[in-house]
Amino acid sequence: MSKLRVAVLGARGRIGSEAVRAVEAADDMELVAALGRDDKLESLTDSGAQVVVELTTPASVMDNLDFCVRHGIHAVVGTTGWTDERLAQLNTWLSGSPGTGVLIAPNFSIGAVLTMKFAQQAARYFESVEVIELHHPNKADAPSGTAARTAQLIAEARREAGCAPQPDATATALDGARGADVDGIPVHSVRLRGLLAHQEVLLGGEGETLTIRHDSLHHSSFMPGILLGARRVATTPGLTFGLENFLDLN
Ligand SMILES: NC(=O)C1=CN([C@@H]2O[C@H](COP(=O)(O)OP(=O)(O)OC[C@H]3O[C@@H](n4cnc5c(N)ncnc54)[C@H](OP(=O)(O)O)[C@@H]3O)[C@@H](O)[C@H]2O)C=CC1
Ligand SMILES: O=C(O)C1=N[C@H](C(=O)O)C[C@H](O)C1
Repeated sequence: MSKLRVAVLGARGRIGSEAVRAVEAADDMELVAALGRDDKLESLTDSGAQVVVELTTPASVMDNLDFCVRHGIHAVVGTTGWTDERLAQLNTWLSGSPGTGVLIAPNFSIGAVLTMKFAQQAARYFESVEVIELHHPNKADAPSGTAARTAQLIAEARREAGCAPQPDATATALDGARGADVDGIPVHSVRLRGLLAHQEVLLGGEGETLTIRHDSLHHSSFMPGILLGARRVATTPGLTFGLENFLDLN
C-alpha cells in the first residue's frame, strides 16, 4: 500500500520538530516536506504532499491554509488564533474545493480532549466554573486555544441546561484580576518557566468543588492525535473542528 505523503509547516518549531520526527517514524507515512518561515509554499505542490500538518503561528496560518485549500491539499491544524471570522473565511475557501478536508484541533492530546468533554458534562451541575491554563513563557498567545474552546463548550452546555449566570459580586480594583471573560466563563492564563501545557477547570457548588486537571509534560503527548488527524482528514471533506470528531469517546 502506498504511504501517505505528509508535509509539516513550522517544522523547526517546538511542536513542529516533534511532528517531523513522528511522521518520519510512522510506517504508513512519508515525510515529503518540512518547511519553515522562509521556505516556499510551492514545495508542497512540488513534493506531492497529500496532507499538511500546520504548526506555525496565528499570523501565518491563514495564508498557509489558503494555499493548501486552493491546491486540494488536506490540512491538520494545531495553530491557535481561531475566531468566528477566520472560520467563516476558511469555510468559504473550502466551499470552492469540495473534496478537501481541514481538521483544526485546539489540542491534539487525548487528556486535553477528555478534559474538555468532562468539563462540558460537569458544567451544568455547578454554580461556578473557572478555567486556568498554564503554559511555558514562550507561548505566542493567551488565553490558549484549548482554554478558549473549553470555556465555549462549558458556556454552551450551561446555556442548553438553562443555568443562571454564575454568581460574582466582585468589584474589581484592577483590570484583569478576574481573568478574561470567554462567553461568560472566567479564563486565567499563567506563563511560567518550567511548564509546558496544563489546564485546570474548577467547578464549585454548595459545599463542594470539582477540579479537572490535565498536564502535557512533553510535546510527544500531541503526536498520536496529529497522526490520527493526518490519517483521517483526507476522507473527511470540509472543516472539522476538534479532534474528538475523529475519536470514539462514548
Ligand atoms: N493543537 C495543539 O495540540 C498544539 C498547538 N500548538 C500551537 O502550535 C503553534 C506553534 O507552537 P510552537 O511550536 O510552540 O511555536 P514555535 O514558535 O516554537 O514554532 C512555530 C514555528 O513556525 C514557524 N513559522 C512561522 N511562520 C511560518 C510560515 N509562514 N511557514 C512556515 N513556518 C512558519 C516559525 O519559524 P521562525 O522560528 O523562523 O519564526 C517557528 O519555527 C502555536 O499556535 C501553538 O499554540 C502547540 C502545541 C500543541
Ligand atoms: O502553545 C502551546 O504550547 C500549546 N498550544 C495549544 C493551545 O493554545 O491550546 C495547545 C496546548 O495547550 C499547547
